[in-house]
Amino acid sequence: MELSSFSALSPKRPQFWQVAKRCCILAAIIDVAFFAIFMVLDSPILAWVNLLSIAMYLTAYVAYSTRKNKLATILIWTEVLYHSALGTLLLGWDSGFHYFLLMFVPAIFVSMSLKPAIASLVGLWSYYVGLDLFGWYYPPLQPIDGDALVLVHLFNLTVVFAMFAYLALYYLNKVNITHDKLRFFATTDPLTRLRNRRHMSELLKRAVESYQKEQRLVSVLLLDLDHFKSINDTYGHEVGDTVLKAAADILRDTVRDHDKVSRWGGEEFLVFLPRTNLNHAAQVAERIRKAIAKYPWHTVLNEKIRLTTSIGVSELKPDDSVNTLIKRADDALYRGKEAGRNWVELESEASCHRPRIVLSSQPD
Ligand SMILES: Nc1nc2c(ncn2[C@@H]2O[C@H](COP(=O)(O)OP(=O)(O)OP(=O)(O)O)[C@@H](O)[C@H]2O)c(=O)[nH]1
Repeated sequence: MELSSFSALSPKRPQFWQVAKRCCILAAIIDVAFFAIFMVLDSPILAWVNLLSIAMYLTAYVAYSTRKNKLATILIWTEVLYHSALGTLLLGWDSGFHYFLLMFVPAIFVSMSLKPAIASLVGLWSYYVGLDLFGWYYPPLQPIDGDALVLVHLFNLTVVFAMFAYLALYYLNKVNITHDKLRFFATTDPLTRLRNRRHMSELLKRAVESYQKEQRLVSVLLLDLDHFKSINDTYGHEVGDTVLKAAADILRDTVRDHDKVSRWGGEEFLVFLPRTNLNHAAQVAERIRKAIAKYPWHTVLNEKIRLTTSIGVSELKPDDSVNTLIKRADDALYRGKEAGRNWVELESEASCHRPRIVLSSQPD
């Protein structure tokens, strides 16, 4: 006998049905073992009942394979209910057949909405208590000797433990996968697959905190594609999206592994450069500016267009917050746009007490 009743848990998920099918096969194998055990113990009713159980599990397996999930579920529930009752009535409570019923408890709550789940739970509890009470007041109908009873009891316990462990691992795996997916969607921009603004803000917040403790160098680049609106207007929004994706790839490929790139807004990107001072950040920015200007955009757009970017650069200072750090990069970016675009501009002298360095302004 076996229980793979974790049936309608997630009806639309093929992965779950694979598990259910596997449980049917396991259950059928366990029932073969039961058949042998009860033949040896000279308990023919229970032995032959197992043949019926094997047939039910194999039918359930075929039903799952042909997407008749409801039929499979009914078969499994029926098998577990009658088999646990029969084992308990014939061999007694100590045979441990009732443990299989307990496996329905989590299944009920995972597979049903609250009201039917509570009703099913009450029904299951009544069934379980009914068997228990029977054991209190009536002797087993077809008892087996003490050693044989211990053997059956231990076998049932072991199977139930193994099944619980298997299903617990399945659910753990599911929870982990779901957690990873949620994390991915919460932190990633769906178009470019770069970090989203919220995630980048968190990284920057942590960087500011650690800077204040350990004085670590941090710089940021704020990039904005030049005249991007005209690409949308001329070629359409879809082409605009393709350009954004390609620009994201260029950024990813141009920075070091430990640098972090994010989509900050529409056609704006923010790159976080740990352990980097302003001058080195300016060199990274220049590399990016050149890479975007030189990129063969005609391969993406089928049109001979020119695309450039302007970049503002700032470095974290002792009294900085995330906002002030980005504000200086934003101001620099604005000046870069004013200066004619395709431009790398460092944070201003007034705010950072360094000479202003304009790295580039020439078209490539
Ligand atoms: N295709 C596409 N376009 C976007 C997306 N997000 C923002 N945009 C567009 O980006 C354009 C930004 O235009 P502007 O802010 O005027 O800037 P610009 O045309 O790049 O000009 P400058 O920044 O001054 O060089 C707007 O047309 C937005 O609709 C997006 O996800 N996909």
